[in-house]
Amino acid sequence: MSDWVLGVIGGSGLYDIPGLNGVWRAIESPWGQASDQIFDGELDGQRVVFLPRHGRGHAIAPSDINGRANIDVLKRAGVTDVLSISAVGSLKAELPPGHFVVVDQYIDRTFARAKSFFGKGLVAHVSVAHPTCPRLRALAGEAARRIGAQVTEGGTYVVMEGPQFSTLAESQLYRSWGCSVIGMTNMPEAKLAREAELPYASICMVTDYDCWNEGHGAVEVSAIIEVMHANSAKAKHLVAELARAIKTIPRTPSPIDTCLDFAVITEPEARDLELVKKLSAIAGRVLN
Ligand SMILES: CSC[C@H]1O[C@H](OP(=O)(O)O)[C@H](O)[C@@H]1O
Ligand SMILES: Nc1ncnc2[nH]cnc12
Repeated sequence: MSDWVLGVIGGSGLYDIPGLNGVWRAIESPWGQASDQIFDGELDGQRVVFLPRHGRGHAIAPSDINGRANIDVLKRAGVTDVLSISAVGSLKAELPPGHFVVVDQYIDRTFARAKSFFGKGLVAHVSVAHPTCPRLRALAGEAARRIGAQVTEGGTYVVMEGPQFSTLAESQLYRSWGCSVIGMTNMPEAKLAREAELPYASICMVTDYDCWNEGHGAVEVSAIIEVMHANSAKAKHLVAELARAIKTIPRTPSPIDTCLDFAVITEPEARDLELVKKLSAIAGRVLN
């Protein structure tokens, strides 16, 4: 049996993975309600755990996603690595709708979300200088190429609070910063995955040109849904391809697996025991 357990967080348009044999099951989390049950399944002998980010039926808005519970339930399910699949707006002419981008960096402009598992009574600081896992990125990029997607490896995803789309001035500002794509969901998800010692990568499917491109109208959900429908089959195919690939290679340790080793700064006697308990799945490795 493979030593990888691939967690897949499906974004807009991705609420199931056909061909994944398994069951929906609820996992309780001390961090509250996850977006949905997890679908715990197997694809050609590779375990894959799927979680729809906005819930089945897409009833959860970006600011209301409980990122801590989502990452906690994936960790409790035994996931070793997390692949996010997201719809994004393009901030570059050379990244047209339909294109896939394996982002490697983020600018986090969100402000109304719980961003850490740690806090009063248990303070920890992890590095997110490199917020995505190079190994998982490379595997995801390779899988995207193998299924025939147009894919760009690398790029910065600016994460906005939403739910409204950007103003023209904002869109132009993000372009001047050199950002490649824009979305509302990958933060704090990527930071929380790092705190949970889970390597994280994100495949972004371009659905629109946001509002900066004069040759295209400003983004609307109807246009996003249209592109998403065309893309979601590809995304599902990509997950199957990735599962097939990781099954054949041993999962060697990643430095991300142990990134909490030097992150906790609160002395044992000053720790809030309730918070320590809450952190059992996320940080039990270094707290017990
Ligand atoms: C339905 S368009 C806007 C919505 O789609 C993206 O979410 P996800 O990353 O889960 O695909 C975007 O960030 C917005 O939340
Ligand atoms: N233009 C856009 N802005 C923010 N989130 C998006 N998701 C898809 N397109 C988007």
